[in-house]
Amino acid sequence: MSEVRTRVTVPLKFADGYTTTAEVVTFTGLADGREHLALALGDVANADVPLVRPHSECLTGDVLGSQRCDCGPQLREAVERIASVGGYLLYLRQEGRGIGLYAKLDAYALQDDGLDTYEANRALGRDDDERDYTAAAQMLTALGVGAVDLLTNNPDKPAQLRALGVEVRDVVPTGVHASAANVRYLAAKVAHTAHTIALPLAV
Ligand SMILES: Nc1nc2c(ncn2[C@@H]2O[C@H](COP(=O)(O)OP(=O)(O)OP(=O)(O)O)[C@@H](O)[C@H]2O)c(=O)[nH]1
Ligand SMILES: [Zn+2]
Repeated sequence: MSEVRTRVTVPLKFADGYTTTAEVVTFTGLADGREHLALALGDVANADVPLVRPHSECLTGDVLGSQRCDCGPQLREAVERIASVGGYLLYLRQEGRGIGLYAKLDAYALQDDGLDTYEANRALGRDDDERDYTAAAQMLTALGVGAVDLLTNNPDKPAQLRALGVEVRDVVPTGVHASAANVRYLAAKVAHTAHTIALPLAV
């Protein structure tokens, strides 16, 4: 069984000047043994159904500002949206859709030779998406959260969480963060895994 280990208050300031305060929560006993975090944002105690984003780690996008993907802008958007209504950002250590950072960068090199993001994974002998949300479900249970509104475009996230016993009331799409550098990647997500991203015709 998973339990909350520590809660610590962290003031956040983003590059664009937006500030908020997160209560960062750590856990014991998570299924995969990884150091996943929950960020409690806004007035979560009084939220009817908390807004929850399961955000998969992307060092290049979240930290370095890579424009090859949409992770950095999605993270920034999610923190503000959750803070405004109360909820949790689950920062899941599932770099590279579960294959790890070095393998993701190997996959980027293959994409530069013409493969799309999923073909590149398969060329490396990996699955399209190796993420498992058992730890995310455990974190919600440890936080005492039964029902959630889920902030994601990825239909696999509500499907897996529901199968794990989480009551997902609504699935709320994130904004579209398209650029010339990531539009091919976003198009592959829509085509291969039915992500609900309304892509503009040209960027
Ligand atoms: N293997 C691999 N992983 C990638 C690639 N680009 C981004 N990622 C990883 O993909 C994860 C984000 O997944 P996405 O498919 O962009 O989005 P999602 O989390 O499924 O869906 P949303 O909830 O809508 O954001 C992060 O862990 C990134 O590190 C890539 O080209 N190859
Ligand atoms: Zn990314």
